[in-house]
Amino acid sequence: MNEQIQRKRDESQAHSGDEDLVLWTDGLSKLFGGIVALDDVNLSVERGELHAIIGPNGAGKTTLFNTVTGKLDPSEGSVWFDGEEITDLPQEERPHLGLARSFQSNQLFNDLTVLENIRIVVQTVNSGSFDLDLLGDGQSKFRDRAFEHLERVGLDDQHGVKTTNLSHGDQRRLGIAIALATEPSVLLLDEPTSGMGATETRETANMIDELQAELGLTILLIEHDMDIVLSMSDRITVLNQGEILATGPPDEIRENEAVQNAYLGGMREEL
Ligand SMILES: Nc1ncnc2c1ncn2[C@@H]1O[C@H](COP(=O)(O)OP(=O)(O)OP(=O)(O)O)[C@@H](O)[C@H]1O
Repeated sequence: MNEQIQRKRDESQAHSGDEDLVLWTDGLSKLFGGIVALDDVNLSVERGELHAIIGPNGAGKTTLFNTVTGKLDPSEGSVWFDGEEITDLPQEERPHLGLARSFQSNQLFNDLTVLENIRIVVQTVNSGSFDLDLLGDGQSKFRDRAFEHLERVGLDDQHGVKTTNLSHGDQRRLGIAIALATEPSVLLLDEPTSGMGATETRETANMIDELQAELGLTILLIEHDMDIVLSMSDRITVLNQGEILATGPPDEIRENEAVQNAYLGGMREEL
């Protein structure tokens, strides 16, 4: 291992002793052919915070999520979770550590009901293997646990509805409930309010606030709605052209000149 890589490793491991940090990246880069989607990104997420990732279209927000969750391999750099390097850990093993991402609608079983979708995950988490047995004896405790997750996202009264018949907003809420069913400590939400009207957006924001407070979750959030970002976040990281422009609390980000310039013409008004 050359000296530079060893030094970086040592620095990353030094973070391992920092109890406040639950997730961080070190020199994370991702290239798609000639496109630099992420460029030497050092993200650090503190335990229990709601941390928003913002930035103009194409800034690298989704790519950052995809490399943190293992959907994509980084071109360079490392990802750390709870003091351990997870850069090479397969995507499907990360939820077992407590790192979960909201499920997308195309990951749901459309012909099963809302409750059945959650129960499969609850049972799988508890039995340690994929478990489709929804009728077996002794499964009622899983049903109760599944209901609790549905209550948290306000979908309990729709437990018998087939997923395919849910509204767009409710499918997104179900995606969050399924992620909760993996019992995460860190939850990644990629534009949870996209496609929602003003009322539904506010309700979803309140729900996320409650999840953070009641479950003590750390939440990493990609969100375009600046009102939500500025009012809810403990800290914000601003990405621009694959690089971190700034990280800090909302007031600091709002005043940051580089951030204002990056948003000029587009979202400056909203800041
Ligand atoms: N699979 C891919 N193949 C090629 N280029 C990609 C791929 N995924 C992302 N990119 C490119 O990488 C850059 C960052 O994209 P990314 O989707 O991460 O940005 P984003 O900030 O999430 O954007 P948006 O707000 O529009 O969703 C963009 O230039 C995008 O075109």
